[in-house]
Amino acid sequence: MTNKLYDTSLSLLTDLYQVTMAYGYWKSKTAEKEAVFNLYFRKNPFGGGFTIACGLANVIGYINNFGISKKDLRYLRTLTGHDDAPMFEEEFMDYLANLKLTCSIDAIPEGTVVFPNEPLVRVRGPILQCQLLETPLLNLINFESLIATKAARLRLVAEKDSLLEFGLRRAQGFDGGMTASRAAYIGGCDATSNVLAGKLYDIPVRGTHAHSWVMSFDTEQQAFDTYAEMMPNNVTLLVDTYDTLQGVRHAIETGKKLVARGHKLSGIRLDSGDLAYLSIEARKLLDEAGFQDTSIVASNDLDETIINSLKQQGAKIDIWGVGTKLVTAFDQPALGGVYKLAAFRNEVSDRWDYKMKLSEQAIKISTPGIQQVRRYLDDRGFLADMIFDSETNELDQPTTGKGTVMIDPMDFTKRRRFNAGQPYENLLVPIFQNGKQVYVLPDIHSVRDRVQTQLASLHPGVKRFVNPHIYPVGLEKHLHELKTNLILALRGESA
Ligand SMILES: Nc1ncnc2c1ncn2[C@@H]1O[C@H](COP(=O)(O)OP(=O)(O)OP(=O)(O)O)[C@@H](O)[C@H]1O
Ligand SMILES: O=P(O)(O)OC[C@H]1O[C@H](OP(=O)(O)OP(=O)(O)O)[C@H](O)[C@@H]1O
Ligand SMILES: O=C(O)c1cccnc1
Repeated sequence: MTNKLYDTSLSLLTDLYQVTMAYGYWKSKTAEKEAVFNLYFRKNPFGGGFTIACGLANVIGYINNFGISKKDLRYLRTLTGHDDAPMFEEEFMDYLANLKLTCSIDAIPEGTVVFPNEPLVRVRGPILQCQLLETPLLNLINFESLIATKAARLRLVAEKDSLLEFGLRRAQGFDGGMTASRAAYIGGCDATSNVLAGKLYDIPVRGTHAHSWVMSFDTEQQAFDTYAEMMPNNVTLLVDTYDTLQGVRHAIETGKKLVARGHKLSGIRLDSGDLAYLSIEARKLLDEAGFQDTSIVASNDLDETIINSLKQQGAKIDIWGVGTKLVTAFDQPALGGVYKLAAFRNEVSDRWDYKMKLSEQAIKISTPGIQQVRRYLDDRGFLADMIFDSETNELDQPTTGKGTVMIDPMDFTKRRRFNAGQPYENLLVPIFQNGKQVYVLPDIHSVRDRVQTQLASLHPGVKRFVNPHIYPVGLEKHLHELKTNLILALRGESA
């Protein structure tokens, strides 16, 4: 999908250090060694209790279109070191020219509610290839998951009201605007003002008109009447160019003419001032004039906090237009997703060497393993998520009757036991096997529906905005032990 926007190879859309490391792996003859990387984030955005996974469709498009072109190689040949000699030797250029991705990728489907430390994407394959994918995967998953989460929060406060995404003009460049429109729709918006997103992603498009339309006429009444004459089946009038309540009266006059012609006044839009007061007054004027079905749209730097407040003030707003603060994720402009090496094939023993990064900060210590996430549930919803290593235990085998113990990674004394019969779902599903796509992408509308069914299975406390309840995510006992032993070994202590 991202590829649809650009008439160029995106294979160099990575950090230089990925290419220099790739060169290093190739030159030291370790390029083909099998590795496993996990992509995960450490903290839910916006101080919230959940995140919506998004961006996988673009990852799939990126990988399917991967291929280093002649023009890419021509550019790489121009790169030099401090001695002005070429950075990469010609034989490496030949290697890159013939490089085909053969990785196996498992991921959590878009629209799933996810939590810190869970692998959203797991990449397994030749280390050189895994490495080249790090930056584009993070770029795609971090941003779209952030925006889908923002939209999901807006949807929670907007409840059954319509939610329109108006952000393109304030977005971070063309691609930021496009991916934001897609993720905002998935997260819960009903439509976008972004016409290209409508065309490419099959998102409904909606809109009203700008102040410039009104300003281009001698009077507001003329502006409204002309707009209604031209498009009688789609009339939502922006009433705040001069005096908002006077604007509503003008819109009502236009509405009467529309009704006389067998049409209706779909809506009015408020874009400034006290939106609670003005919407209540506008509603009264519209109702008194018989326009009970005319919707009130509001915009102007809205976000979930303001919408919540406006609702509590009794604002009579039916449709919320949200731009800047949605598509720029204004209060937290990045999700800090990371991509960490978690296992490396030992060529002598042909077994996995488990890998992890240490840190003084516990939150930054990575977890080793070929990770899978098991979500335990009951008829009321999700209970807890357990991360386990899918290769070193029998959890993936048919239930053995033993049950499982999950350990809180921040406090090993906190444990939960799940009986063997406890229903669960494994969240990561195969996306690519040896470079071949095996996953059938759901359409964007079912991904959007998935977000809502997922949120419905989440305890209300986890969805609370202020000090949300922390959803339990833990490590399966064997993985916890493996991690503990590895930390001790790396610190030079024995278990
Ligand atoms: N009743 C309300 N309660 C809480 N926030 C509100 C209310 N009405 C409007 N807002 C929000 O307050 C913020 C600032 O509104 P302000 O009145 O300064 O904007 P404005 O009327 O558009 O000003 P300007 O005319 O300078 O553009 C906006 O984010 C707007 O959505
Ligand atoms: O406030 P946001 O959440 O970012 O929503 C988008 C904003 O973009 C438009 O304003 P702008 O002043 O750009 O143009 P206009 O003349 O159409 O109001 C619109 O009126 C909204 O206020
Ligand atoms: O259609 C609208 O009302 C609209 C579109 C983009 C930005 N603000 C408003």
